Amino acid sequence: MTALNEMKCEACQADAPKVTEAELAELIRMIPDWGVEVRDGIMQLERVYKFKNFKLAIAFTNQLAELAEAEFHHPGILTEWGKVTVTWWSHSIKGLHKNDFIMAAKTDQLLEN
Ligand SMILES: C[C@H](O)[C@H](O)[C@H]1CNC2=NC(N)=NC(=O)C2=N1
Repeated sequence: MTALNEMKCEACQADAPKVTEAELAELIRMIPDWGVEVRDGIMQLERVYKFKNFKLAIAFTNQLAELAEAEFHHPGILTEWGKVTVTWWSHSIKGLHKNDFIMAAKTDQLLEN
């Protein structure tokens, strides 16, 4: 099976299906460092990345911005001194799509470069 971080996002359609509970259970195991949050009824994937300082946090943020533009799928990002909180969900369906798991895996891959 293709690894999540090798997959490409599909275009965000308003009628795209949210992941089922079974798909969620399978996909979340592939991104073990990510948690599931629910905010205003919207399920989201979230991970906090730690860095030595603000400059490294900003550099990671900029890399993530490039990735989001390349896939045209965009995260929530909170960049602080030594910390970047990344949140993925699909605005168009107000919930989680497989795209969000792909992007979480690709986000982790940024640290490997
Ligand atoms: C108009 C709409 O915002 C765009 O089609 C894209 C942009 N990036 C996106 N990013 C995310 N996370 N979800 C979306 O639904 C989404 N839609």
